[in-house]
Amino acid sequence: MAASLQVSNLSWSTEQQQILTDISFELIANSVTAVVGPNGAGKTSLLRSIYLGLANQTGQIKLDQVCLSLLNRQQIAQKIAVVTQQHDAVCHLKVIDLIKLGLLPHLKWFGFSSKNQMLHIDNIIQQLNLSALLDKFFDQLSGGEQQRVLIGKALAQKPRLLILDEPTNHLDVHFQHQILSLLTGLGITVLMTVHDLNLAAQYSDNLLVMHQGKLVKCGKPGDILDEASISNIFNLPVHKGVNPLDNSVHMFYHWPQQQQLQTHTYE
Ligand SMILES: Nc1ncnc2c1ncn2[C@@H]1O[C@H](COP(=O)(O)OP(=O)(O)OP(=O)(O)O)[C@@H](O)[C@H]1O
Repeated sequence: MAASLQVSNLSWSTEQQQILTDISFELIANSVTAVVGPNGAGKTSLLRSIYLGLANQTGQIKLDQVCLSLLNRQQIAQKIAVVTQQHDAVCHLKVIDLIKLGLLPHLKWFGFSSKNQMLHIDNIIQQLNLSALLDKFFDQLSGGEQQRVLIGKALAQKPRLLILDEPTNHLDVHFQHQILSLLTGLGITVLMTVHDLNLAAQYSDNLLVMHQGKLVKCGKPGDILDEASISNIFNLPVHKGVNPLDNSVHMFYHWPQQQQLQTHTYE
């Protein structure tokens, strides 16, 4: 199957610290991939290096065979849409106006949207079941509704790749599952960070496991989530089981009494 995103030998360091080290992977077109790993592993930095391009980063990133470093901001925005954690919860815009902002990278200088573009917006509204929210203000929505609207705005960009940083953050279990299930049904390539390994395993075709700025494992959740490596990476005893509802891999954790609140140290 065709690779959508190809990341080769990606590294990034600041003056003080090496943050990403020699990361290489490919995403198959229309697959859903979750980046997992402990706090500080470099998950957000990896996403940012793909959609922003960071100062001093080295390596190559190609989307649909085109090197992203050859594209300008608008061309990248026509191909990659991003939903970050820092969305503006105080944004006092009506939902419909916010979703239409996603069209910006495709608008001509005079700013009118075409009939086709309005049809595209209508389709997104149906797909994400947003009709009832259109006249509400974004800052008056629940966290789950806001996340759906932001995904709608991102889809309005007609991206080839949708990148999301912790899309389930601050959501209750209902909305966590709703959002992740929605992402699996979009038919575009999705790359997201997810803290909960079990949610990631349930809804992703592939996982990228990061640790200390390196990609330590990648592949299908059932293949790469093993007790020894996950226990080592998260410094916690782990038991691997199966979710009886959908047979996805399920990790069970146990905090050992003697460990108490010692500093989290990595090997
Ligand atoms: N702009 C930056 N300047 C300096 N250091 C940075 C910068 N961005 C990230 N870092 C450092 O890089 C490391 C990885 O951070 P990053 O946010 O990518 O990790 P993460 O896996 O997403 O963490 P978390 O799960 O806690 O969100 C951290 O030590 C962080 O302090």
